[in-house]
Amino acid sequence: MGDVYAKIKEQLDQNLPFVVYRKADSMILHAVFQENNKVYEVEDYTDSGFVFAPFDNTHKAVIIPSGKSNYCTATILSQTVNSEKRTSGIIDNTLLEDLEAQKKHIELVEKGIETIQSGRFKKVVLSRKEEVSIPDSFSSLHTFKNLIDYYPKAFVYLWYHPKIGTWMGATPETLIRIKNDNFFTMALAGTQPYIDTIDVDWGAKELVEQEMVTSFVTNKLSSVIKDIQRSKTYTHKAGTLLHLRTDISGVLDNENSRIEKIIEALHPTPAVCGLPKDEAKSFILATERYNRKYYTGFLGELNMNKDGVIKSNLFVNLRCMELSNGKAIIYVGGGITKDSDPEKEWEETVKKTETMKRVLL
Ligand SMILES: C=C(O[C@H]1C=CC=C(C(=O)O)[C@@H]1O)C(=O)O
Repeated sequence: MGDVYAKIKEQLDQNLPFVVYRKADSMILHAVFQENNKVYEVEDYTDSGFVFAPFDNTHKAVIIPSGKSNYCTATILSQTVNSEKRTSGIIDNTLLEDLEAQKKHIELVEKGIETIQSGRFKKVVLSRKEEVSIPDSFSSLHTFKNLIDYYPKAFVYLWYHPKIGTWMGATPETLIRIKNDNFFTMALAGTQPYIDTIDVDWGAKELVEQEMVTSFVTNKLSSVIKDIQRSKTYTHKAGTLLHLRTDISGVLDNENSRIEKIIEALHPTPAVCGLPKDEAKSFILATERYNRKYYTGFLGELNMNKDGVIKSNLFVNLRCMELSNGKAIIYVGGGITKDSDPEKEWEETVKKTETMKRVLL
């Protein structure tokens, strides 16, 4: 594994793009090192490589192409199993809360609720960014190792492109998993803090919000995937938070199941955008007043050949941060419905910032 980290340092010194990642419940570290510093854009989704796509699907995704990179893996030896059990009280958020940011976010949520009441859409996911200063001694690699250690059940990554920036995160949400003809996705929504147990009750707001995501995903997939099955909805632990989750699986349907069509159908899902999708998206772009960039976009392996099998493993870019000019820019949001309480929605975003703040210490 030391070799992979040495290679990452080399790649950083030479300002060359790379991504290093670890999937949920895995002890394998994957790394893709681009040979040059070009920005490759995804033309159509038949490309092979590691894709990094923005929220705004009118902008192109970038890719570290398989044909222009070296791929390697290593076994993780140092991971502390069950480290997700660590308490969440490491950061006293009350000290860090910014009153101005709070006011702005509450106003944004109130606007969202009013617009839902006017009938324009049923759900919208509203977000904000929070900047945290990082010391000169900050090491992205060290922080990535913390992510690995803290979030064994997340897809954890560090992505770097000298012409775009540095991003890292620990996302609980799979967008698309394809292996041979088998397809998998999930509907994830609704949030409450994890306090020692996953045996919790959920309120009507969260149950309705999550069901909206499940119905959207299953309806959208019905034209591109065969034999769709959905699991029971259950509680999923993601670091210091709990979410409601439904697993959705099916079988690819040849021509109809081109990955581009599936992505077009799903991204951005109501777990990060809203319902109906186009109305919610235009509200977000007009009202949030900041650029989400790659937050709530997606990332991961696209048509990558692994042991003779072509696989795609794409994740929604949540619980993430961008590293820029001595700052960590943390991106957080939450689903708003007619039953949302603006104060609680603010608190939820504060709680979500913890996922990244814990590893910055
Ligand atoms: C938009 C985010 O989370 C989504 C995923 C799970 C639960 C969510 C919620 O409860 O609102 C959001 O839909 C975020 O973490 O920034």
